[in-house]
Amino acid sequence: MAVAAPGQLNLDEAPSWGSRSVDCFEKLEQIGEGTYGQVYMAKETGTNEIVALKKIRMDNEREGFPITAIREIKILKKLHHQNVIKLKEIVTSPGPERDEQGKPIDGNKYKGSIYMVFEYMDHDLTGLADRPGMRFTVPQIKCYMRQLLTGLHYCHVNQVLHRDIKGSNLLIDNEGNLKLADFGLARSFSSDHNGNLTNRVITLWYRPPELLLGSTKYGPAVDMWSVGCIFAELLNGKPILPGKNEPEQLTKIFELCGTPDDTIWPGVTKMPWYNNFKPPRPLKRRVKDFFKHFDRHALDLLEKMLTLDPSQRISAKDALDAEYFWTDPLPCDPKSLPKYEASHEFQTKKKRQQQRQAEEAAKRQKLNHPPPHSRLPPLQQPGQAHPQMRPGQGMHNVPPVAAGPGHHYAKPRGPGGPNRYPQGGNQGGGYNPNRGGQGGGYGSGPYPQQGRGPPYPGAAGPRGSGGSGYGAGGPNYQQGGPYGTSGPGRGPNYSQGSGSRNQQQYGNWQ
Ligand SMILES: Nc1ncnc2c1ncn2[C@@H]1O[C@H](COP(=O)(O)OP(=O)(O)OP(=O)(O)O)[C@@H](O)[C@H]1O
Repeated sequence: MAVAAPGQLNLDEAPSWGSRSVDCFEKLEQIGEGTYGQVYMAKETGTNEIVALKKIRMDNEREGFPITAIREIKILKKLHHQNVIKLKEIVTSPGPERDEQGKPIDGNKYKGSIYMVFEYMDHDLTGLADRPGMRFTVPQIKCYMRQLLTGLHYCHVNQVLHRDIKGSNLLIDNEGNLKLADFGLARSFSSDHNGNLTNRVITLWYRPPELLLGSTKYGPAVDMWSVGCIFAELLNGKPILPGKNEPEQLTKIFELCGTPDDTIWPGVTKMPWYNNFKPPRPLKRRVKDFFKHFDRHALDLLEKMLTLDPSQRISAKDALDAEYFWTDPLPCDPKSLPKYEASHEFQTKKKRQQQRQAEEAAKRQKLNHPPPHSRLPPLQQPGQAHPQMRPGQGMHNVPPVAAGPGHHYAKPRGPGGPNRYPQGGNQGGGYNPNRGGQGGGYGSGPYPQQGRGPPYPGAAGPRGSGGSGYGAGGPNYQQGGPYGTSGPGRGPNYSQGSGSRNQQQYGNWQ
């Protein structure tokens, strides 16, 4: 199928979109559960190609076809870049929606479902980072960051704001390619920034100060703040600004980046919510103190990304030219990266939950059926005095048990949470459920040439040579089995017939 020039509508593709049935695909397993529907790994039965199918949730009849899906389809149809997820087609399922038991769901009687078909990606960044013992190397972090910035630069030049940059929306395949996904909150912008935009976008931990202070006129700098948070998270091993709510998010930002005034951020005191959130006393910027273990070039780039004033924040293009990407160890060639068993946030969360449940069940079992004593205690004889017990001393001389959870898991982050975050460092849910926003036309533009060529080292690559990842662990290469040994992957190993385990588990498409 012909591919249109960047930014142009692919008219060759248009007539077939939406004309095929979802029955052309065999459902393999669920890999994601988003605000707007489930995501499944599936196989196209004719070609055996593995794809990802995102079901568009149509629960709310009154609102009709969801605006987020319209926006995502509209924008993705026009973006064609190696670091942006490819939307291949839209497919439909006829007839009423049915539940897991096959009964039609009330209120959806006459509706079929609509699915977006994407190229399949083996991991999302959050799922990958949460693999037990996972440690990214410096060349690997540089490689991911470089691809993230390249994809985002392409979006920004084509006047698209992503507005939900976070780990679970950065997809990675086993060739080491990183692609931006989930354009449900994306929208086009014009460089004159005249219209008012909603400020209730971007997941809270990655939301920039201008949105938290009520700005409705903003641009690509909002995505660059999120990129700064991801960058620091990759180097730090845990999220850097895990606020529980909007005021706490701003407080955390000010504790790290200092309190803004009109000198460092002209006009900040006039922002809609500045007075509501003004901290009681001025705080100094402490990015360098907080992250003094980062290397000098990483810290320099991070400072520029986490600049409070959006007009002074570094752009994606300038970030790609930063010394960080041009000094040793250089970003590695994506292809030189190790292949990991598939890891999506949805699955890593589920596995952790199952493990936790199994541990709790084992604990309960132990309490209900304590192991038999090898020696029975002597029976109290009538008339025998009770042994003396000092205050605080139990019958079995067990030391007092500290209050708190009996297991060792870290507190979940938002809806479930990664266990790579040390206890205490994690502040509970920060997920912003207020996804919404506005529609809007799409402005296209040419994809710019990079000034410098790819800074890859030689073919030998720095795999294993660029120093181990940050944090306590050693190099990550040995962790996780090689691709294909125990996890799902592309290829013909999904060619079971219609009675496969996954089919039985998930039933047919609805
Ligand atoms: N093309 C794909 N290949 C593999 N996995 C995918 C793909 N697209 C999405 N996923 C998985 O599904 C998850 C949810 O997808 P997506 O973010 O697009 O849905 P959403 O409903 O918008 O979710 P959210 O509410 O979390 O933003 C992703 O984090 C990822 O793990």
